[in-house]
Amino acid sequence: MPEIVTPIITPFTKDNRIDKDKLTLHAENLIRKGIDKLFVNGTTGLGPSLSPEEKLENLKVVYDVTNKIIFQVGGLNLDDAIRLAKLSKDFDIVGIASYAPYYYPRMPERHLIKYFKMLCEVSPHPVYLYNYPTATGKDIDAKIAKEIGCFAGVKDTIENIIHTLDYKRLNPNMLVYSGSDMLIATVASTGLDGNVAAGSNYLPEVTVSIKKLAMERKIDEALKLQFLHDEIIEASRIFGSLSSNYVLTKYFQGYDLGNPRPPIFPLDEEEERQLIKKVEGIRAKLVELKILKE
Ligand SMILES: O=C(O)C(=O)C[C@@H](O)[C@H](O)COP(=O)(O)O
Repeated sequence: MPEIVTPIITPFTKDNRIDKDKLTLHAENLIRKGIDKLFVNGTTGLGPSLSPEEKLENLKVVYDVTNKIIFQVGGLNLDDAIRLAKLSKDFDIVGIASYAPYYYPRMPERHLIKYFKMLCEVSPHPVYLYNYPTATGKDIDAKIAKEIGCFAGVKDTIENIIHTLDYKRLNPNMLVYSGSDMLIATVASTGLDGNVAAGSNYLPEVTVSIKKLAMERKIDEALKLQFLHDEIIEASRIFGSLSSNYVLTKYFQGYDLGNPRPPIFPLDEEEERQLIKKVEGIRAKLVELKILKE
């Protein structure tokens, strides 16, 4: 059964600290609404902006709600990533994950392979590759993943389903998730293992329903919902999806997740008004379809 995994938003207070109470409330709501796992310290969680201590703090807070956690530890200091991987032994979680070392240009492939192999050597849990070429500038594709040879799974954020299917083709034992919200119906129809969907932060009901409809082979209904979801994703990107996620969660789920962490700035009042105006009609359709309550 393919899963919906939420790369959980990290709420911040006005003085830029992690808001533990808001994070707890959000994690509880997601699990209650049928989300299978939570991906902590991902892109949507503004992972690259978090210190190692903050990454661990996020894990502790979410762990008090569920142990269905993939704990992202990666960064540009491999010692920190290794330390976090080792510290995760105290938590009975699904696994750890890491994106590739970002920013540094023209890194030799052998160094990228070494980075992940060193993480695998120390990890007390299964290790998941988080592949996001647009964000990191590195494509740890299926062939390289096979050469690294120690991944339990991969989250492949790329809107190219062949690229993602290749992981399953070359590494049949790996769990393969798409990191794209726009491929939920597709993934559920292709035998892959699910989606890590940023939009499931604000619409867990919709993302879970798309998956279920596709699994029941109700493809027309699944695509109808998928396309409504896609419209919201597109609207969120106009204003910056990482900032818009906070506004959309408040709008669709009814609770405030505080602020993002600069340089991911909060939307201003006018941007927020325009975003809501773009999605309010979709919300009405979701209520009509009984996916959302009034
Ligand atoms: O936030 C994460 O850790 C995710 O997996 C989702 C992530 O791949 C990202 O939100 C995808 O956004 P785009 O499709 O690049 O707009």
